[in-house]
Amino acid sequence: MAKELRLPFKDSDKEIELRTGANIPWIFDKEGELGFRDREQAMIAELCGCDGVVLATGGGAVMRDENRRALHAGGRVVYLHASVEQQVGRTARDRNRPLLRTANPEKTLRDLLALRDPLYREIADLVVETDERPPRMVVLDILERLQRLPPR
Ligand SMILES: Nc1ncnc2c1ncn2[C@@H]1O[C@H](COP(=O)(O)OP(=O)(O)OP(=O)(O)O)[C@@H](O)[C@H]1O
Ligand SMILES: O=C(O)C1=C[C@@H](O)[C@@H](O)[C@H](O)C1
Repeated sequence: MAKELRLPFKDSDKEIELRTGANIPWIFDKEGELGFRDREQAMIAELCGCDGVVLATGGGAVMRDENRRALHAGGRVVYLHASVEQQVGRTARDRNRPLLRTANPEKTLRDLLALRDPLYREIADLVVETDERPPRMVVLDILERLQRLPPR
């Protein structure tokens, strides 16, 4: 998306890691999820204040009202939907997701999606299906649909 739009790309997880000099599992270990969420909220507030960037947030950012408000006010919001089945496949070999270190990651993903899906939809200007669609196709779909959105 960012390449197509010739805009800088920021990922809030990566920015938190750069700023703290620690990776996300380490932050969860030392400060707990609450510590990570506070860092995430501060980073999202900062990044939402930037003009002309494509921002990817961590999947849990939407749980805080302050983040939802900052994202909605900061620009267009695109919800990249993926089914639980796809999420299981995409995260299976990812060791960097502390919330998925559970006995049943599929159930965890299902429970998280049930909580989060309505919140993603609450702030999304666009909901885009990503199951069985390569990133390139998802990007073209988003670009086309962004152009057709009425001004806010
Ligand atoms: N449309 C897609 N089709 C197939 N695989 C995909 C697609 N989009 C992303 N993936 C893969 O899914 C995995 C997770 O994607 P990514 O790291 O971008 O997640 P994320 O959106 O940053 O997650 P989070 O929001 O929780 O940080 C990666 O291996 C990525 O290549
Ligand atoms: O879904 C989540 O809650 C998370 C997703 C990742 O992007 C990281 O922000 C962190 O692992 C938490």
